[in-house]
Amino acid sequence: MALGILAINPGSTSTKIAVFESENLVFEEKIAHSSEELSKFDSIVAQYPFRKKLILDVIKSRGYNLSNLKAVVGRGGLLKPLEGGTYAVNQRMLEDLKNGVYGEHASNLGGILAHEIGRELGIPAFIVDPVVVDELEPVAKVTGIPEIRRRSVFHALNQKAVARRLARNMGKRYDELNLIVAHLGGGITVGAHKRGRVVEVNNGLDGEGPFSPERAGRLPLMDFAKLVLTKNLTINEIKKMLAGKGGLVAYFGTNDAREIKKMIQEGNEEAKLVYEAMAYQVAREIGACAAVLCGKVDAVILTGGLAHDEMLVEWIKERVSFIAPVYVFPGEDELKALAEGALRVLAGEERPKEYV
Ligand SMILES: Nc1ncnc2c1ncn2[C@@H]1O[C@H](COP(=O)(O)OP(=O)(O)OP(=O)(O)O)[C@@H](O)[C@H]1O
Ligand SMILES: CCCC(=O)O
Repeated sequence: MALGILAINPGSTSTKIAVFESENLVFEEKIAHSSEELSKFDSIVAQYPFRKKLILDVIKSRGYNLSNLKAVVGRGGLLKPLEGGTYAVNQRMLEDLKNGVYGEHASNLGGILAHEIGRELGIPAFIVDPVVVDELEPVAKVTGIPEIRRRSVFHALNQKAVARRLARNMGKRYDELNLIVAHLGGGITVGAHKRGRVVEVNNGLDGEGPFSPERAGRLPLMDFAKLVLTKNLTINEIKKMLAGKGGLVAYFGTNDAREIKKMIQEGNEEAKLVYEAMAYQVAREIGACAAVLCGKVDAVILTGGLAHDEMLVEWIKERVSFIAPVYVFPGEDELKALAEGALRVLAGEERPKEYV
């Protein structure tokens, strides 16, 4: 009997959904959200009814019978640091996601949406490899201020899915390789995968690493502190400045890189400089990961929505090709990875982990 699975991936600029019957894709759809549309909501959790309606409308328009579904699986959000795997959505997890106890990110909606849709249909809800998968080595967590520790917040699901895909293509196991994976999406994270463990990665949410379509990235701290004081910013305004209203949105009012490309084609010099600076910062982060791996790098992978853009990819390649061969996997494998995680549990191959 085919097992119907609804996979939901709420990203910072889009909601992607897919229905699978066992491992076969029935349909997939990406709903893009403009920064203007999302700026109407005070918080990410407030976007829940809006995104839920869009998902159910898509399923209805596809004529898919909801009673075929056996599970709903969402991309997992900001929770306490966890090991990878498939987790059943439970009350404790829902509370942490809804209250933003560990921070706010679009993927928090993954567990909430999976739970609500699953509850209405009377079927289980799961999350897989949430953004807080933590495999950082102790040395990577230390900062120059004892009260501040670095934490692992990154595109764990897609980084691991594409790393495994490349390993398969190379006829190797993931844990035999040293890889650098740059996920270039609404947020950008660059991870050093040392024999199957992500031992270093920039926290894409809180002001580390490259700026991105909607993130501020790493900033000169003193200038940032002065800006916060001069503008008398609240913590919520600071959060939005760092994630949501930073990066390309701050410069050009859009999170859509295709619009920036259009500006560049029309001769906008500032757009070219800023877009190229984003590529420069990605290359710099890849270089840092190469140092973490002591220069022993089997491959560099560029993935995420921005990896569709050949100009951006070429700018990055120019600077990092000396490190290792560069492979490009545009978009992401997240929906399939989510469905596979749920299927492993439904098929009894794996027990769902409990969030405590
Ligand atoms: N063909 C393309 N050319 C250039 N840019 C593109 C293309 N397709 C998508 N993008 C850009 O990719 C970015 C979105 O990437 P992606 O879909 O991976 O992000 P997301 O899933 O919303 O967020 P995140 O990946 O951070 O969770 C947007 O800036 C979008 O404009
Ligand atoms: C929160 C981890 C992924 C991102 O930076 O968007």
